[in-house]
Amino acid sequence: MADVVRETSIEKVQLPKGETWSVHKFGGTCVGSSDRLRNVAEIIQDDDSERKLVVVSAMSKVTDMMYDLIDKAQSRDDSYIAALDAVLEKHRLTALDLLQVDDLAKFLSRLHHDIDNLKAMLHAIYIAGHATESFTDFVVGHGELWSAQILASLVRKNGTDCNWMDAREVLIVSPAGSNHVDPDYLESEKRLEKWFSQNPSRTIIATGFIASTPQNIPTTLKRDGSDFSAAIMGALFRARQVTIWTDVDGVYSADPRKVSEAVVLKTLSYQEAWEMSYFGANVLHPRTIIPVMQYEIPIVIRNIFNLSAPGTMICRSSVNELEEGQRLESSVKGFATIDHLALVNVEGTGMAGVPGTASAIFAAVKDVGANVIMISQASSEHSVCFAVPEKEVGAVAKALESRFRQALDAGRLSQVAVIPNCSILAAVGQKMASTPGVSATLFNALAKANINVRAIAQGCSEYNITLVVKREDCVRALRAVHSRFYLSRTTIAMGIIGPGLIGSTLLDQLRDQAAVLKEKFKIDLRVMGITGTKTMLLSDTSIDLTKWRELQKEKGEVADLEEFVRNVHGNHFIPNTVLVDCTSDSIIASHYCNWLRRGIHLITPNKKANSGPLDQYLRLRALQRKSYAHYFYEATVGAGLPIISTLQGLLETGDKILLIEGIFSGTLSYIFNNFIGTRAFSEVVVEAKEAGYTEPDPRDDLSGTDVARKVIILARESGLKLELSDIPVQSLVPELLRGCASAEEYLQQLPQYDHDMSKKRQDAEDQGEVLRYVGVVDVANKKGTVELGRYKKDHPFAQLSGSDNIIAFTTERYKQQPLIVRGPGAGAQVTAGGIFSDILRLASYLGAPS
Ligand SMILES: NC(=O)C1=CN([C@@H]2O[C@H](COP(=O)(O)OP(=O)(O)OC[C@H]3O[C@@H](n4cnc5c(N)ncnc54)[C@H](OP(=O)(O)O)[C@@H]3O)[C@@H](O)[C@H]2O)C=CC1
Ligand SMILES: N[C@@H](CC=O)C(=O)O
Ligand code: NA
Repeated sequence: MADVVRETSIEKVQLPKGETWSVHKFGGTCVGSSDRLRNVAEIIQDDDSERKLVVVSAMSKVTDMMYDLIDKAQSRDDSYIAALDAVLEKHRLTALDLLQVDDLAKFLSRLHHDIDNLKAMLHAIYIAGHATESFTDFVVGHGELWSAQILASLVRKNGTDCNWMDAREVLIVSPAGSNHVDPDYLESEKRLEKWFSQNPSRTIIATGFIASTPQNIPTTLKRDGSDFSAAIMGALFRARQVTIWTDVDGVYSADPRKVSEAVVLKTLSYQEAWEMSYFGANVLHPRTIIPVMQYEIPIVIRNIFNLSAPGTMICRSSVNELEEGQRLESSVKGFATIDHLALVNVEGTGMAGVPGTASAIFAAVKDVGANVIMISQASSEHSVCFAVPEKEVGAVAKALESRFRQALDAGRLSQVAVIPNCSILAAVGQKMASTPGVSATLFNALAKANINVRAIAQGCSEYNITLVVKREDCVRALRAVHSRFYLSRTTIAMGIIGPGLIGSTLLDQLRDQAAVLKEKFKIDLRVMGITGTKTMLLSDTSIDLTKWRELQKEKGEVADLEEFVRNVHGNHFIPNTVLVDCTSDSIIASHYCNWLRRGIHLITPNKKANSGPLDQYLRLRALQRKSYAHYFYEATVGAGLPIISTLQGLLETGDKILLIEGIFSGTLSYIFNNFIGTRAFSEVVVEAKEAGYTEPDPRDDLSGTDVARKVIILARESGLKLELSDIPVQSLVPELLRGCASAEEYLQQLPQYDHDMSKKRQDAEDQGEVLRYVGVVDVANKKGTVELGRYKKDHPFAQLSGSDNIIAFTTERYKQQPLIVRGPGAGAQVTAGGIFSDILRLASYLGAPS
């Protein structure tokens, strides 16, 4: 009985129902110690609902201890007495820790009284050597009686008006088969009204798990009983919400131990929760959902150890709601697996059109008590295939062989085959019912991961698609399908080739921006590999960019381009792959076609592919147009400046390019902007190199080759079919230094030629002119030139500073005044930034929100 009985106007109190009530359920771990009970009391007090009903389980392990008492007593093991003392001690110590004088005395007296009773009952069991079900139910239910009383006293101690409820006085249930009971709602409601009229409190702490039969015999609600108690109470009170407190953040889209990408679902419909729980997801047992479902009361699953997590709400329908971070079209809510299964395949021509075959098969299965988990039969009716737990398959096969002996001997049935080591993979989601293509996507993901499907079942409710796969493929299958539905389609596996000046700056920019991209634009960039000429660093998930340099030193392997690409692209769980070539190597460029053919996107600042042999270039561009793999190379001209995209924009919108001219070299721009008579030419060259403007070998800049490559790239982009050798180039590398073995040697010897360059500069200056290294694409005349020219000091080319590039497009539309792009055209940050914006362009082509 409740320990606080109100004297006032007992008979007049009506049971208030509806929105005012909020129901909470705390499982054993939530009330497993004094500290946890304090925490629970706080949560109850923090809920500002007008009325609260709190269902509690026994303190953790207590129910097991109680069952153990029965086992011991039944098997005449004296140690049940000591075990009962341990139960007493656990509750006594908790009460001493939490309760104060009067409440403590009252509770301890009740506890000792209960323990004495139990001792007597267990003694009777000990003598009889047997415990009836009702005896057992009576004994084990004490854990809830004690936890509810302790918690009620604690809440009251904290100043909240509160009664505890022995649910056996209220909840009436009838047995419904083994391990099931059916609540009697009418009778329970009547009793609840009576109980409430005697205990009209705003906060009630009720025992979970226990109830009474219609004959008032104590019983339990069986497995997951406390959740069921909470759901029934929620229904009886027509509560606004039932919160089930557990130790997980909610219901996950897949088992997070198997799928690291699994996310907590914000909402699930009752049906989805139902399906997920069947497949072993850590959700409520289906029967606990039924009571609240009829009144459309939401159930929220929350983590008591992580109050900041909002949990998962199970409610009427989540069909129209969009999950945050989930793809709009994501129609599958969750994936689950069941292991240790075997398939049984009964096959034969004699089955088709013979009524009763299925019934005979499943009758034989039933006779051996096996549980059929999935059934599939094609309409040709030549075979029936079903899954049973592996441990039951031997008996099932034997029963079928014996039942169909005659048909097997006569050849009407060809076989009863057992396929062991199977697992079920189920996809669950209410929206699947109305979304074409879900199963196509599912099977496509499995096919890509090279997983064979042994059997398939989908009911016409379409809430789940069940597949049978080989046991050893199961986790891989789960990950493959989960990533297909759950990873944003702009999740991109990246491989960075060449972590030199530009590559490493890009990696640092990616590191700094990754979180923003993921959060704001749903772009999830994962660097799966970084390779130089000697060392490569690989990862299965993604490299931690805050310490990629250290990791490269610690975990770097010998570089192997094929293996590198296989690692970055071979990951079946990430929908897209991009390789970013930050080398200046033509051998790397020679792989582009092959990579595009494999569906790998490419981004590069390396000019070698677009300025290399014409036939190779044309093949690459043709392949790019044919394939769905993208190839972006903005940083090959003008670094981060929008040169390529501007030109492509003009061409794609139908403008006609007449002339492109300008200063295309950041290095040469810097050199001639700063070679003003104050320093030697060679000194300024070294400055340009140190500033990161030059090519890995600065002779590529000084020779004019780098500018010629850019001229070729723009010329080809404009439709001219030119080779690099078609461009006359005026080299600034003295003849004798062209054969130097290294860039260092060249730079060392360069000062010998300073005088020649000083003279050129002075001659120009004497005429009021400056030296500028200029490239021209003369589209009208189908040619290109690269030369050192002299310009008047008021010419736009003379107005530049730093590493500025200036590029003027004269076109049909921009004929009077050219379209001019100007700004720093070399340097690590601007170049890496240009590559980065190509990566984001790729993401937006792949569907990232703008
Ligand atoms: N600097 C700038 O302003 C601009 C540069 N660019 C282009 O950016 C690219 C990179 O330049 P930058 O960073 O200065 O050059 P670096 O010399 O600093 O770096 C090149 C990187 O490429 C690696 N590498 C070379 N060959 C291979 C190969 N076969 N396999 C794997 N890795 C390889 C090198 O590895 P390892 O260290 O092992 O030798 C090194 O890490 C060049 O193509 C350049 O033209 C484009 C626009 C502007
Ligand atoms: N070395 C190049 C870098 C950009 O392409 C230059 O100086 O412009
Ligand atoms: Na550019």
